[in-house]
Amino acid sequence: MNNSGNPLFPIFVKIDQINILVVGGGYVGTEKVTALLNNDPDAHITVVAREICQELKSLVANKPKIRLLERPFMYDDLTGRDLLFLATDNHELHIEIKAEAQKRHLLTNVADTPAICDFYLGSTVKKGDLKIGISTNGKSPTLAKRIKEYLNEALPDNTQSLLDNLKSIRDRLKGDMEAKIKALDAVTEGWLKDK
Ligand SMILES: C[C@@]1(CC(=O)O)C2=NC(=C\c3[nH]c(c(CCC(=O)O)c3CC(=O)O)Cc3[nH]c(c(CC(=O)O)c3CCC(=O)O)/C=C3\N/C(=C\2)[C@@H](CCC(=O)O)[C@]3(C)CC(=O)O)/[C@H]1CCC(=O)O
Ligand SMILES: NC(=O)c1ccc[n+]([C@@H]2O[C@H](COP(=O)([O-])OP(=O)(O)OC[C@H]3O[C@@H](n4cnc5c(N)ncnc54)[C@H](O)[C@@H]3O)[C@@H](O)[C@H]2O)c1
Repeated sequence: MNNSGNPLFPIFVKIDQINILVVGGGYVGTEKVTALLNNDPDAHITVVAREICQELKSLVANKPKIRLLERPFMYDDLTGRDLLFLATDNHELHIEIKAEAQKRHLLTNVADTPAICDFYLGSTVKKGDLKIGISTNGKSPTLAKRIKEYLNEALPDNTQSLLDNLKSIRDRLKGDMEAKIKALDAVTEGWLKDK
């Protein structure tokens, strides 16, 4: 196996089941909340910021699972959180909060400092239930965006109906795992070739 290159481990997180804190409610805070809500409108998010911009307020209006706290950050805000985004304009504050978050084993993304992030956001391609996460290991978000555009164009529009059909075939298939894999491999063999 080739172990060189990008060592980041991709996972797909159920963000309606965890408790997310975003510190900072300006441009970057809004971008992070937008990325979360684009994936799951039911995401459970608290934003704490000295000042919350109008765009973020409008974005989360009528969303009961989003709480906006317009006041300075307090260390107690970290209590009970599963995931943390730091998006203030205060680098020193980020360093201090990150140190405390680490003590609490709270995974953290720090907007202005990739080196101290525990995780990065990826570019995402979504066709119904299919989701592809793209990472360039922080080297070029712009290339990640271009690859997203390319895959969006390249993936057939019938991707969701294929997934629905495969799910019903999968539910009906009897036999051992090996036989199931063989049958499903056969059904999908020509998929992208037919596009
Ligand atoms: C996926 C996406 C999600 C999102 O952020 O929402 C994302 N950046 C996106 C876009 C984008 N970001 C930036 C530009 C301007 C052009 C450029 O710099 O290339 C563009 C392009 C554009 O907007 O066209 C600026 C930027 N970004 C980072 C730095 C800091 C640095 O590198 O030091 C700076 C400089 C800030 C400055 O100079 O002030 C760092 C990170 N950005 C990441 C993710 C993580 C690595 C992902 C990876 O491995 O590829 C990482 C490491 C941390 C993180 O934030 O998680 C989204 C993908 C596009 C899409 O899906 O459309
Ligand atoms: N704007 C960009 O395009 C961009 C891109 C990548 C990274 N960054 C970096 O991300 C960071 C945030 O940028 P931005 O454009 O979102 O800034 P911004 O000024 O729009 O927002 C900063 C937010 O932090 C809040 N804040 C500041 N101190 C606070 C405190 N003690 N407690 C709670 N909230 C506090 C402010 O009230 C505001 O909501 C900066 O470090 C910037 O360098 C910016």
